[in-house]
Amino acid sequence: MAYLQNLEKSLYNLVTETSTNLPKDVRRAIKAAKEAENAGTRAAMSLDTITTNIVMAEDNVSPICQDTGLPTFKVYTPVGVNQIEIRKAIETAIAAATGDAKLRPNSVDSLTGKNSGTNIGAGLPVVKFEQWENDYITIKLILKGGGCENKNIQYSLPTELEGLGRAGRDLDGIRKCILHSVWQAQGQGCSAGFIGVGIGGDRSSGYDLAKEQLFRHVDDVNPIEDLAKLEQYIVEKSNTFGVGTMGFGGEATLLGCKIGVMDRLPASFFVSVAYNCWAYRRMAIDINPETGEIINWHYQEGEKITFRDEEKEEAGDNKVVELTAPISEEQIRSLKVGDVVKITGRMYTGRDAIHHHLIGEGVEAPVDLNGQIIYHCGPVMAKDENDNWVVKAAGPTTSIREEPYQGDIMKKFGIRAVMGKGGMGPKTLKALEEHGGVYLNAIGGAAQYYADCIKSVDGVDLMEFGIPEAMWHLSVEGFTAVVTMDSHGNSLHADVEKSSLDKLAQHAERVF
Ligand SMILES: O=C(O)C[C@H](O)C(=O)O
Ligand code: SF4
Repeated sequence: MAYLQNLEKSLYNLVTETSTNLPKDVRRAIKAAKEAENAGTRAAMSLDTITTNIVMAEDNVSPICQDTGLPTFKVYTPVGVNQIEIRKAIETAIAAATGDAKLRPNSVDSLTGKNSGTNIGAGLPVVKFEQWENDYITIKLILKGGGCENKNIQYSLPTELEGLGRAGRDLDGIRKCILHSVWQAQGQGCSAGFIGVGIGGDRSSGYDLAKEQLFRHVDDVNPIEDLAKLEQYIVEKSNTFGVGTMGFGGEATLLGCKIGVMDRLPASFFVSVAYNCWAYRRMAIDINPETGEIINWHYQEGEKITFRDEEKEEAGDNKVVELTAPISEEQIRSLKVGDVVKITGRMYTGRDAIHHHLIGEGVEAPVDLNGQIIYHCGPVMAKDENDNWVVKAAGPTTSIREEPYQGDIMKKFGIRAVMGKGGMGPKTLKALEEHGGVYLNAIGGAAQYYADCIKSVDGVDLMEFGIPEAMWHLSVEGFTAVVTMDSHGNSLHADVEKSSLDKLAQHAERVF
C-alpha cells in the first residue's frame, strides 16, 4: 500500500484508539481513586459507573465520552518529510472517524453556529508541527472536551485569590494559584481530573505549555526538584478539599498535576492551568516515514487495569426512586437531595441552542413539555441499516451554561426535572422551589453507560442546530442519576462549594 494510504489508516487508528480506549496510566489513576473512596457513597457509585463505562467503550469501540473534544495533534517529523501531506491525511482520517461515529461532529462555525458535520472547519483540527533529528515521525493526539476546557484558568501575578489571599510573584504564589484552580473547577469539569500547568510565557504560550503537560505520563517525576515537590503537594492537598468525583463530595478530587516552566517577560507573570476531566484521552504513535505504518504505540508501560472483575457498588443508604414522565408536582416535591432516581420512559435532550431558542418570545416547544424531563446532552448519533437513528454515546453536558434560561424555561413549559452535570446556580434553585422542580446529576463522561439505557430514539426536532444540539426524543430504561438540587432550597453543589472553600482557606500560609 502506498505511503499516504498507510498514513491515513495509521491516523484513523490513532483517533479511534484515543477516543475509545483509555490509556493505561490513566486507568491506574482511576483505580487508585476508586480504592481510596468509601463504599456506599455517591462518589463510589459514580466511580463504579465510570469504570463500567471505560469497559463498555473499549468493547464497543465507541467514544468513552460523547464529547470527543477538540482534536489537537502535535507532529514531530524528520527533516525532509512533507508536512502538508500529513495535515491532509489527518483531515481525511478525522472525517472518516467522524463518519464512523468514533468522533462527534464538534466543529461549529463561531459566527453562524453551523456544524460542519466532519470535525473539519476554520482552524480545526489543530495541528502543530515540529522538526527533529530522529528518523521516525511521532504523532501525539489529545481529545479534550469542552466542559473541562471551560474550567481552564489563567492567573496574572500578583493577584488576590478567594480563600487564599495574595499570590505574589514567587513559587508560593504559584502554589496558591494552582490550588485555587482545582477548587474553582469544582465537579464541573468531570472530576476527578488532571491538570497541566504552564508557568511563564505570554497568555497564549502559557496555555500551550499547560496543555503540553497533559502529554506527560501520570506517574512520571518532574526533573526540576521544586516542581516535583509542588506537583506532589498539589495532588495531596487538592484531595482534602472534599469536592470528589462529579463534585459529589469524597476523597478523589485531583488525580494528577504536571507543571512546566518557561521564561516570561519582566512585566508579565502568568500561571496557566489546563483542566482535564477523568476521560483523559491522549495517545501517541511513532510512524515509519517510508511506509506510513505505525511502528510503536506510546503509553504502553505498566499494568493495564481492565476493570472487568470489579464488585458493583450498591446505592448505600441513598433512597432509590423510580421516575416516569409526565411527573406530577407532588412527586417532584417528595424528592430530596441525595435521592437516587431511576428513570424509565420518555426524556428529551436540550442544551445550549435549544435553551437559547425556547426562551425567545412567543416561541412554542416542538412537543408538549408539561411534566417532562429535559436532558442536557449532545449525543453521538448514527443511522442503522434501516435508516433509523441509534445513539452511540450520550452522557450529560455541563448544566451551568443554561443558568440564565433554565428557571424561566421550566416555568414557561411546565418541565419538572432537568438533568445534566455539575449543578446549577441560585436562579435555577429558586425556580425549582417556586415551580416544583428538581435538578438531577448524571455521571459526566459515562456516555456508553447511558447510551445503553436509551432503548430507542423516537423522534428528533430542531435538527437545524446540528446533531449535538437537536432535541432528541428518547425512550430510556433504568437511567440513573442523583438529585443534587431539590424543590426545598437545597443544593449539594452550593454546600460542597462552601465546605471546599473552607478547606482551601487552610492553605493560605506560606509553604514554599
Ligand atoms: O459537549 C458535551 O457533550 C459535554 C461537555 O464536554 C461538557 O463537559 O459539558
Ligand atoms: S462531559 Fe465530562 S468527561 Fe466528557 S468531555 Fe466533558 S468534561 Fe470530559
